[in-house]
Amino acid sequence: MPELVFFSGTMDCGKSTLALQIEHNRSARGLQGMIFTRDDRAGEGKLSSRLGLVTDAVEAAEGFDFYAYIVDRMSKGGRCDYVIADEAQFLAPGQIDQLARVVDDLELDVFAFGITTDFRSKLFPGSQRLVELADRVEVLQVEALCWCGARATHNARTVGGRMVIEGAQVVVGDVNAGDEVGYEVLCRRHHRRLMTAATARAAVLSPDVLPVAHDEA
Ligand SMILES: Nc1ncnc2c1ncn2[C@@H]1O[C@H](COP(=O)(O)OP(=O)(O)O)[C@@H](O)[C@H]1O
Ligand SMILES: Cc1cn([C@H]2C[C@H](O)[C@@H](COP(=O)(O)O)O2)c(=O)[nH]c1=O
Repeated sequence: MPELVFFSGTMDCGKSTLALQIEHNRSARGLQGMIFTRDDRAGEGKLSSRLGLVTDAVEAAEGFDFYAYIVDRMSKGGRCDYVIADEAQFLAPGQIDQLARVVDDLELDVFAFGITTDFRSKLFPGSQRLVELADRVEVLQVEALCWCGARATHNARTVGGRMVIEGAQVVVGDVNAGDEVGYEVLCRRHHRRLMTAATARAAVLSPDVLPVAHDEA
């Protein structure tokens, strides 16, 4: 039975790498997929992994209709054996419904990849719809780690190096990039305490917590 599968995890846990591996393994066996993405860091119409691999993809912008696009391509003789959709958190709920229809009516496997929650730990609407509709939700096995060594389960946004909890839901960016707006993955405890690696380092270096011997004079 064809399936709608949602591969989810934090940022930087290997979702795009897995998407590229699935694409590689299937195309190596003569299958032909359609690859979609939205707002990848590498630019429009690209699906990229931090391991350096990148492939062309169809940019599924706002208003893009997956079902109509795939039906149109197939009716013109195009082949489609499976569908990959990366950065699926950015898709509108209606677009996720279209992907479910691709599974049910066109009988194609659809593999969607995305982060579940934003920097405020709130569900992205596209991810919420995927959780509601997917046949399976797969949490990636390669765990991203918080600076404390615990499993990272949350995405933090930093602006000018400081963790923020207000702002637009969508701001394309990266971890460890040194940009004005950046991201860092954290465990829940440290996300709740707004404690990034930099904040933790600063706390350790603070004279308030260092066991410094003060002059008695
Ligand atoms: N220099 C590196 N050497 C080995 N693995 C790396 C390197 N850089 C990134 N990775 C791996 O790639 C993962 C990120 O892959 P990517 O597919 O870009 O993540 P996602 O799409 O989930 O944000 C990291 O968690 C790490 O496992
Ligand atoms: C947490 C969070 C992330 N984003 C953006 C930042 C990146 O461009 C993508 C995630 O890509 P990845 O391949 O999973 O690293 O999402 C955002 O717009 N808003 C957020 O709250």
